[in-house]
Amino acid sequence: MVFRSGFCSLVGRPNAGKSTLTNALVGSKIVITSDKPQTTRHAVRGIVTRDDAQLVLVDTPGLHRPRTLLGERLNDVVRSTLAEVDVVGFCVPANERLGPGDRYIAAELAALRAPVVAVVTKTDVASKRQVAEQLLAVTGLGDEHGGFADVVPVSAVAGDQIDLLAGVLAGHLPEGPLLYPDDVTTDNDTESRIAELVREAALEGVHDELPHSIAVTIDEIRRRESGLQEVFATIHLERDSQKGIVIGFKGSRLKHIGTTARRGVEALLGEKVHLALHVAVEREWQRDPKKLDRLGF
Ligand SMILES: Nc1nc2c(ncn2[C@@H]2O[C@H](COP(=O)(O)OP(=O)(O)OP(=O)(O)O)[C@@H](O)[C@H]2O)c(=O)[nH]1
Repeated sequence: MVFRSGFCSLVGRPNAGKSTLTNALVGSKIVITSDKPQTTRHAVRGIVTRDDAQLVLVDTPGLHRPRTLLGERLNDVVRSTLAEVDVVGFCVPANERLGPGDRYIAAELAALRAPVVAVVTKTDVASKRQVAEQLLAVTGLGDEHGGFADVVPVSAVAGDQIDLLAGVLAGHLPEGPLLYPDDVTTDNDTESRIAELVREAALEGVHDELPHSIAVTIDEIRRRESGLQEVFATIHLERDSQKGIVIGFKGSRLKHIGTTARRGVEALLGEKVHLALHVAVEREWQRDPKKLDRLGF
């Protein structure tokens, strides 16, 4: 039997379902998802190990036309990531018509050496007819750009065709050995996973521009003499007005964020954790190269 291994990147416009699909493929929660666009800031790797292949997934932020400096950096990250992967999964939701965003991405992908597998996502929220029409539309879009290697409909939420997709993606990898031990599902470091859990909790139920303005840094992780694990994190915002939203009446929302995030961190570390959150306003951090550097972008 031939064993294959290599890297795969899932791309698609914001909200296309990339993070959820990554989680479904990997089978454990490693990437934050949210119903707000552009919540994925870091390229997080998930690792799918099968009998016949090992697929290392690089989850990328939404590929979109740059608006702010942050947007430009995201696209740089996306482009340099894409140049290195062996196969690309281009995600398009089954329940939304193809738009300019999809066309823009399809045109970008045509320049890559890697084969592109089109993935029609969220089939559980589309009718059979909608799915069939989307498969045709996506195939047509591919034909305008030299053709997609495969077109696969999936539902990450219902778990439909996820295994099949993993097999299709793996089939496009070169022959090669295991790149990571077979019991590893992610090589993302603990610190950034904790930061993501805090950010995810802070984003919960927020209905405005806030998601684009939140970054989380981990200031310190230390063990008290009593043995209790302590984590100190800062939530960075862009404007004073956002502070009220995050902190809430008499600190109630911040407390809720802390409780939610702590549960996730405890599950991640497998022990009780004391999580201390601090909120800081960094004016216009998205547009300031120095601040972007400091926040790790
Ligand atoms: N019903 C259904 N919803 C889905 C499915 N996959 C994703 N979603 C939802 O679609 C929304 C966006 O999913 P994400 O996985 O965060 O999308 P993304 O492409 O990573 O988004 P960005 O990080 O903004 O680029 C979330 O509310 C998901 O719960 C699916 O298979 N079925």
